[in-house]
Amino acid sequence: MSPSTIAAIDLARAIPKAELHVHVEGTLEPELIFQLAGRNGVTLPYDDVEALRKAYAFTDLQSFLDIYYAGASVLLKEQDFYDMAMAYLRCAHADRVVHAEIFFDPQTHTARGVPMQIVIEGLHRACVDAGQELGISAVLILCFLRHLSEDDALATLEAALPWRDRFIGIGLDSSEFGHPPEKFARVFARARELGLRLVAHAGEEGPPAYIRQALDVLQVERIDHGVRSIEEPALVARLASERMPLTVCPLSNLKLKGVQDLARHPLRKLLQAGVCVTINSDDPAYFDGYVTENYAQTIEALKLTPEEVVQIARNSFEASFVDEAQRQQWLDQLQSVVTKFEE
Ligand SMILES: Nc1ncnc2[nH]cnc12
Ligand SMILES: [Zn+2]
Repeated sequence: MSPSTIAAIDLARAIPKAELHVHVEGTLEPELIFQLAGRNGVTLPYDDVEALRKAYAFTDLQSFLDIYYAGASVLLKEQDFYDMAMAYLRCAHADRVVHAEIFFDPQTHTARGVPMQIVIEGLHRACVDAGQELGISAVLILCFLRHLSEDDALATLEAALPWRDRFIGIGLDSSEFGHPPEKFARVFARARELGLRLVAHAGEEGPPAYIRQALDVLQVERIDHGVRSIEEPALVARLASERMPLTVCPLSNLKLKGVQDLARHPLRKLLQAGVCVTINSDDPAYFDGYVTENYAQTIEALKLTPEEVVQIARNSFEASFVDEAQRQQWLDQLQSVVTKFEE
């Protein structure tokens, strides 16, 4: 490794950053899955942690989602949701994440008979406690499963409204092919009326047209993934001129075969084109790496410079849904760490 790459990785470990694309159900480590299964009397189709980990050999997004939904079946009680979120927040804190905007998939749980209240209160309590114990800031974004109907999403949003103050926005995730953003136009319009922040997965596996739909029909404020924008130079130029953030998840793209090799990941090209690119972990328990590992492997593969690493971390605060004063405070902290490194 070159001295510049080593310096960039050291810097990535040390600087404060925001994580804007992490599914809390994707932070469930195999050890915790087995612990919760034991506690709740759930039988898993795997003998032990090692057998479960062996099953994490994905060929595409759907092959991952099948295992991810099976893993979430151990979550039944409020304490389960709390323990999962708290475990993630401890890892994020160790990675110098000072602010996390965390996705959760209520339909995965309500469809199994788990009440909405149990899901939201467990996750919210973890966000509050982690704030007090670790000083990390954490907020929730409610995601709709796009393989289900828009009517199901509308009913889910209404069912969550008694806890409207417990989440800051909505997102769209799950199987992308065949479920274009425009399928969810009404539920995003309703969320916009409610003053919720709007994000959507687009251009992970799906075509660049899905990214354009997310922007024009759903009017999202960030695109989750968005890596297939690289196929349309005019779309990349638009993302750059609008400073539309992309929450990129390099290890996820590698493990789900969106890219064959991290060295061929479009992240650096997007950054050089002026796009507000951020680095995130997506489902760290399944893709072998929390956010700093995503930074480190991307830095090494793409030979990112220390300046580019700082730009990506700055972007994470620019793209976050925090108020201006808080954003400036974290940007100042980031700058002071960078200054120390330069000394
Ligand atoms: N990478 C991903 N894409 C779509 N939906 C998801 N849910 C959890 N991880 C996801
Ligand atoms: Zn995702």
